[in-house]
Amino acid sequence: MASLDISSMQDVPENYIWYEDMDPPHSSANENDIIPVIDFQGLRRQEEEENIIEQIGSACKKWGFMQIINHGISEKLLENVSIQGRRLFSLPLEQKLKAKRAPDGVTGYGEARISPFFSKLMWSEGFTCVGSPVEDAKKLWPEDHQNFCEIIEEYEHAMKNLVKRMMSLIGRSLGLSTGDFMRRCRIQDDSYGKALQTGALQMNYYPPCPQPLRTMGLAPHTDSACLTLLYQGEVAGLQIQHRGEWVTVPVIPNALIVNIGDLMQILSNGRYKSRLHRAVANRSRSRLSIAYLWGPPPRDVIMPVPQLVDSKHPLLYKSLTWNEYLVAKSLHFDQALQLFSYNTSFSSDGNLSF
Ligand SMILES: C=C1C[C@]23C[C@H]1CC[C@H]2[C@@]12CCC[C@@](C)(C(=O)O1)[C@H]2[C@@H]3C(=O)O
Ligand SMILES: O=C(O)CCC(=O)C(=O)O
Ligand SMILES: [Fe+2]
Repeated sequence: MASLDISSMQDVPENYIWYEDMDPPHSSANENDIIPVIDFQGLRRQEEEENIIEQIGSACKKWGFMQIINHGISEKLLENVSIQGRRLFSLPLEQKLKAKRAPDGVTGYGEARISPFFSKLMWSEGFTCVGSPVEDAKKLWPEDHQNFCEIIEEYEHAMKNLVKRMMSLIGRSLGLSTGDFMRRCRIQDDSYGKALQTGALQMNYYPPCPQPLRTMGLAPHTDSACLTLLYQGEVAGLQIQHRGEWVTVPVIPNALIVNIGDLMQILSNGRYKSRLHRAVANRSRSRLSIAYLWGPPPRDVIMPVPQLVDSKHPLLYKSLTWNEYLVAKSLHFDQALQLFSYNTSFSSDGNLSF
């Protein structure tokens, strides 16, 4: 755990320098090759639904990423959750460390979980919630955590509903009926209330950085879950690896970025792939991003959807649970997906059983 307070640094220490030259490949997309923006307004009209599903399918295939607008999440809620996030990260470091994530834990405050796989430190801090954040919030604000908790829970609930809508559209883009696909992905119906929370809310904070082109906000990774909904606020910084280049995702006010995670790559039998992405810091502005990573109940067994396996598309992945996958990811990082793949000869070191 980096106990240095990067927010107050005037210079960048050596162990935060990732690039020596000032001109790393931060290129932008070709004008005709931009990350798809999909307007959900059209979903109100039946005759446009098929067209939108097609756009979603092609975005998932080509990019594994898209931005959605008019998605129904209010501007007010996006603003409120950002305010609470900024309120959290502006606490003094020693206060934030009271809610420090345990080495084997999921929730709480800390440096990026993927840090152990890199020799340099990242220019960011994070905070993770699963369901009610009350335990951690009490440590941060012993007297005053209610507001934070209410807004986080409202946001998680809204995200979960949007994930459901999104998953049903993604299923249809794969030619699958909604009900069947939802069962395969183990999306719970909410008839018994908010019940099971199987998503994680990750807030990432990138303080202004004197040398943004030499540092790394969040190192290249793919998301492990099925689907991620990301709000990047008003400051750009997310970059996607696309055709060998890093492409910056432009800021569109109130848009949400949707991306395919590793589990969706498995469920779709490789039709849709999780893509590498990273985040860079900004010289003059701090940046807050809020990701909701949705996956199935952690112990439920999932597998490639049988309708997507045929003679032209052989079965690519083994059955697994999200729990097993997260363990594999924490041990093997970018090799984890290969461990569950049939068509590679990557050999396990014996830490995992199949
Ligand atoms: C349920 C999850 C998924 C986690 C781990 C755990 C909670 C937080 C997620 C993230 C969020 C930030 C990027 C990432 C790469 C990270 O470092 O923590 C994610 C990771 C993963 O997608 O593997
Ligand atoms: O800050 C960003 O834009 C990226 C965050 C991210 O990739 C994540 O939380 O998984
Ligand atoms: Fe990510």
